[in-house]
This record gives sequence, C-alpha cells and structure tokens, in this order.
Amino acid sequence: MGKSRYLPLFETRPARGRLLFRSYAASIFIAICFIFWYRLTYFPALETTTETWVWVGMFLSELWFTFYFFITVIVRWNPVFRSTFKDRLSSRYGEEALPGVDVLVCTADPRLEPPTMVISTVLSVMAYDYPPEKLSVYLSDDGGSDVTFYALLEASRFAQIWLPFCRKLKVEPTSPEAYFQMSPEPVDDSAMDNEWFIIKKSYEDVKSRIETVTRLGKVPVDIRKEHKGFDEWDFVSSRHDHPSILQVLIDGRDSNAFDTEGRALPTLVYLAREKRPQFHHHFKAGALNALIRVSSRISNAPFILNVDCDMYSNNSKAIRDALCFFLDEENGHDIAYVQYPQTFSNLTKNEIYGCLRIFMQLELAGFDGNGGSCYVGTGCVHRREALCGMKYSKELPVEWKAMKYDRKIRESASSIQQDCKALASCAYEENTQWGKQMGVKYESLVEDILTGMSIQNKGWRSVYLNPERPAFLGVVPTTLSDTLVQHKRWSEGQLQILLSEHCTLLYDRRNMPLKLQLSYCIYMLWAPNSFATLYFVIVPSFCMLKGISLFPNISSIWGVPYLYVIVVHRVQSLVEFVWCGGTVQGWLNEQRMWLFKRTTSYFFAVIDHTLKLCRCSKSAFVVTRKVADDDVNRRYEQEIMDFGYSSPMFTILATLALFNLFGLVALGTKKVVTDDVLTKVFDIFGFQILLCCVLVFVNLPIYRAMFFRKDSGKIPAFVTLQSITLALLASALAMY
Ligand SMILES: O=c1ccn([C@@H]2O[C@H](COP(=O)(O)OP(=O)(O)O[C@H]3O[C@H](CO)[C@@H](O)[C@H](O)[C@H]3O)[C@@H](O)[C@H]2O)c(=O)[nH]1
Ligand SMILES: [Mn+2]
Repeated sequence: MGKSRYLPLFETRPARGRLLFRSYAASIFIAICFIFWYRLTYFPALETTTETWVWVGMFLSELWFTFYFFITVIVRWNPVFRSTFKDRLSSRYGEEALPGVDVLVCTADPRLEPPTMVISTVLSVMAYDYPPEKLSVYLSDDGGSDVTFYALLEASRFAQIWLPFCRKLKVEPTSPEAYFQMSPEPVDDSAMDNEWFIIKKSYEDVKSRIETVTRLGKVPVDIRKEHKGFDEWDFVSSRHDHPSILQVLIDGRDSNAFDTEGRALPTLVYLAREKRPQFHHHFKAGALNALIRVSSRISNAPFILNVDCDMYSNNSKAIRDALCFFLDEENGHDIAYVQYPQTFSNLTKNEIYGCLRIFMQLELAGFDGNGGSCYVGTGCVHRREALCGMKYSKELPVEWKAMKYDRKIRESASSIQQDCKALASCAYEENTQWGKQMGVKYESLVEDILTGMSIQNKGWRSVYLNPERPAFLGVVPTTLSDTLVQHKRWSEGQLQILLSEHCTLLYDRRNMPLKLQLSYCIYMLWAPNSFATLYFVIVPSFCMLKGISLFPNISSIWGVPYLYVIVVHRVQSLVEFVWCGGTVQGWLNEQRMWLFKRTTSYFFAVIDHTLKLCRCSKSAFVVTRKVADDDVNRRYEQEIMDFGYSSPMFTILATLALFNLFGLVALGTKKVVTDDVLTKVFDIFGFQILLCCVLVFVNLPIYRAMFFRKDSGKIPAFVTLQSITLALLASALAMY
C-alpha cells in the first residue's frame, strides 16, 4: 500500500475542558499557598507544647494532601480518548490474515465464584465475533475442582449450539446467563423464535445440572464416566496438593471439532496447575504465568486477552477493536497492551460501595495521555512478547505474522498433554526469571499494576480504550466488608510496590516519562494516605473539645482560602463524577467510601505490611466473593449498607463516627451551660465544627446501623458496645 493512501486504524482525541481544569487547578494551588502562609505565620503565636505539636501535625497533613492533590492534577492534565476503525481492519486484513488470539480466564474457588458464572464468561469469550479457528480459550482453575471441570465440560457441549445461535441472531452480550436475563422473550412464532426457546431451555438445563453438582460438592460417579478427564482427580488429595491437571476439551485442530452448523470451534482447555504445600503458588500471577506457558505450547497466539472469571464479554467486537491498535502499521508497533476499563453488571443506581468510576472512566485516560494506561488485571489484550518480558526495540520490530500457528500440523495429543503438565508444574519456575523478568510479576498483591509498569519500563506503550458499548461486565462486591477487604489487598499491593525497587520514582526509569511515574503514585500512596486522613478525622474534633483552635476564624480573611479549597475542590469532584456517568447520591456514597477505606482498609494495609516486613505474617490474596445470600442481595438492591458481623474494621468506623458525634453533642451542651457568646465560639471553632458536622453527616448510615436497624445487616451489638466505650474514653480524655 502506498504511504500516501495510509489510513490509520485508530484515532486519538484529547479530552475537552482541559483549559478549564487547568485554571481550576491553578486557582486551588494559589489558595493552598495562602493556607501555608497562614500555617507558618501563626506558628510562633502558639502557647502550649500540645498546641505546637498538633499544629505541626496539621501542617504535615496539609502538606501531604497538597502533594497528593498535585498528583491528581498530573493524572488529569491531559486525558486522551481513543476510537477505532474496524471496517478498515477488515478490509485490510480480511478474515484470513487475522492473527490468533488466546483468551486466558482465571478462577480460584467454586464457592466464591460459582461454576455457572465461570462458564458463562467462558462461553461469552468463545462466541467473539472472530474466526473461531484463530481463537483459543484457557481456563485456569486454582480451586482444582472437578465441579468446575464438569461445568466446563458442559460448556464445551453447549458451545456447539450457542456459537451458531450467537452468529445467527447477532446475540449481544454473548454470555448466555446475561443474554437470557435481559433479552425479552420473542413473541412471533417463527422458526427463529422457536430456536430461541430451545436454546434457552437447553441453557437452563445445563445450568441446573451444574448447580446440582455444585450443591453436592463433588461429581457423581455416573457423570464421571462421561469423560476420562475426571480420572485425574484420583490423584488430588486437596486443592493445595495435587499434580497438574490439563484437559483439552475442544481441540481446534481436530477436524471433528465443529459446531452444529459445521463451523470450527475455538480450542478450549482446562488447567489446574500443580499445587504443593511446600511451594508458593503466587496467586493469580502464578496462574496466569502457567497459562501463558501452556498456551504457548498449544496455540501460541501472538495476542493474549485476559479476563477474570466474573468479567463476561459484553461486546463481541472487542478483540477486533484491540487489534486495530496492534495492527496499525504506522503507530501500532510499540503498543504492548490495550486496556479496557472495568465496568460492572451488578451496580445499583447510586453505587453504595463505589465502583472505581473515576479511576476507570477518567484516570486511566489520563494515564494514557501521560504515556500509557495501567494494566488493571482483566479486560486487557497483550502482545505475547511484551507480557513475556521482551524489551521493545526499534531494530527488532515485533512481527506477529512470524509467530504463525499452523493448525494443520498434527501432533499427538498425549505428547502435548505431557509437555503442558510439565510447564504447569511447581518446580518449573525454580531458578528461572518467571515472575521477575518474565510474565506477570510476583512481588505485589496487585500483580497487574506492577506488570504494566514493568512493561512500560521496557520501552513499550499501552493504550486505554473505552468503547461506547462496554467490552466487559463484572461483579462488584455487595457488602461493605468485602469492599473494604478488597481495597485492603489493593492498597497493600500498592504499598509493596512503593517500598520495593520497582517504585517508579527510584526504578530504572529511562523509558517512563516523569509524568507517568508520578501518575502511578496516585495509587501507590493510597496506604500512607490513611495517616493524614486519620489525623483529620480525630485531631480537630479532639482539639475542639480541648478548646484548641486549629484553623483561622471563619470571619477572618485567612478563612477565605480554606473555604475556597473546601468548596471548589468538592464541586470539581462532584462534576467529574457526574460527567463519568454517576449520580449525585452516588457521589455522596463514593465520598463516604473514600473516608471508610482510608480509615480502615488503607490503615490495615500499612499494619499488615509492617507485620510482613517483621516476618510476623504472610501475604494472602483474599478472593472477592461473587455471590451472596438472598438477604444480603435484597439489602444491596435497596442500597442499605451491610455490616452483618464483627470486624475490627467496623469497630474503627463506629468508634470514629461516635467520637465525632459526641464531640458535637459535648460542644453543644458545654456552650449552652457557659453561654460564652455563641457566635464567638462559632467564629473561632467554625472550621472544626464544620468538619465535625460533615463527618457526622457522612457517618449517618453507621449510627442507623448501630441504633435503629433490626435486620441481620446491622452493626452487631458487641461492636456497638465496644465502640461506645472507646469513643466515650476518647471524649473524656479530650475534655478533662
Ligand atoms: O490465587 C488466586 C487468586 C485469584 N485468582 C483469580 O484472580 C481474579 C481476580 O480475583 P478477585 O478476587 O476477583 O479480585 P478483584 O479484587 O476483584 O480483582 C482485581 O484486582 C486484582 C489484583 O489484586 C487483579 O488481579 C484483578 O484482575 C482485578 O480485577 C479472579 O478471577 C480469581 O479467580 C486466581 O486465579 N488465583
Ligand atoms: Mn474481581
């Protein structure tokens, strides 16, 4: 093709309103300068040592918040949005010349991640609008469960009717569970409609068979006879102790692997990598690395899509979209991965536990503008070489066509099986670079972010793509404790990166622009953020009771910059949230979660990590629960916060909430008694009172859950009692 006629396969648009944002940021910056001026000028006027120390604390906290604000500005400085031209891709490459794509799906526990959900995800990716002979799907089962294997076996059979049905009706989404839940029953009597009912019935049968087996907890003998693969479980002593299990359920190279319309089926592979108690298995990162190796032996596609088991494909064009970047002749050669945002199917209108909306819809675009999107673990298409650890180099152009995978070459299935089992064994990685220089990284609980950083450090770029129809839909946790525990894992993982040699600001960073390095700090600093936040939640109320004023009088001129920052900064956050598709109530909920996470999850992450450094505890990847009982689901639908059981996190939340409430009450009574010209008190302690009121308002659901609710999701009496005692003690300490 002549250069003059070159048409790009994707385009990039900068976000609108950048000028407005930059002016806003500059104005806040000026206000912050005034705040520091105030802090420093009034410093010498302090009388007691307590006053001096709390003042220093305020100064440090404000300094910290300023630095953090500066980073949030960098992330938002230049967001970019991308779109693709899939028609050009088709006309340039046709169907024949498209590259192979391997899809890696991970599951870890059949009780937390029901096998029916896992196979809906698997079926949804098998049904991509992509030549099936170029598609291979691999499921890693860290639960090592024969029930999950049975579910996949059922899926491999159901695929024979599901895939032609999806093609014929242009089904969207291609997850049978989601599709039949949302698509209305057809009303005509045509043959097509009959087929709709037949397939639906067939899916329901599959589902009910799997659910029966799941309830039993093991596969009955008569079903075990259906497939020789079940024999592998004869050697399984527990999920933590078994040899590699590998079953090719559909072999795409097999000339008999056809759907009911005679078209090829994608290859489908089940893998439970070897587990032995004496080996560390490195959680999801380890699972992915085993899959990367096994897939390289079986299909070796040049592009790898990876999804979590709850993230079904919601857009059957997503692979083609991603390829528009990699296959663009002019600008695609250095792109290592294309990241789709995580979006969720089970959100309620006002998202009581938040859903990373700003992160997924805006900050990732900001990262892209600064040099490359983060890798967020799911919904990401990688170039195999980049994921395997190869450095980018202009001289060594990566040629995807060179990695041809010839489906016609037949090898004996048993020799492939033998090789693959060795590749998925515990000992395979010993004395290799896997997890360090190769594949997904092991040193952090957020293996995704660290792996993305390391890929960018090797000279690759990455892009963020957010098509109008979300590419994947997953599940957000439906209780407060699940959410807080998930965030604890994330912030702990980020802290691990911050304190490791991979910290962007210290690492060998020739290939990462400074603005991208700073952008990563926005998450790496989550955990340390807890200290400044705890300080602001506790100390101003404490000092209010002690009679120490920490902020300027509300009527003084120094009050203006404070008011400006407080009001304008929150307005900007609200506007941003609504722009990203949220509701006003949703924003309020998000603010609450922001406070809860900082005072519990992030704080616990610091403590846990410190214990780990002292070798008192070990890293654990607590898998997020994807199902809940009816009671919990009902409360989630009604957007009522679920506490349900005692947890030290809830004790902290409730104590802080009560402490601030007591503060307000005590102040009220004290002033009525002494009647110390009320307006004067409000003037001197105005900001502290305001802060206290805001905290009480934000904590309203906690008071309700302690004192006014009767359902099983309320705060347990034991936690309430504990918190009242602690908060009373703290208030007494402040007042006397
Ligand atoms: O030992 C393990 C633990 C987890 N998983 C799988 O990893 C995925 C993510 O686990 P989940 O409990 O759903 O974690 P989330 O917090 O929802 O996941 C986010 O955060 C993780 C990093 O902490 C990323 O890996 C994920 O992609 C990202 O969605 C799931 O498919 C699990 O089945 C494994 O395969 N093996
Ligand atoms: Mn998840």
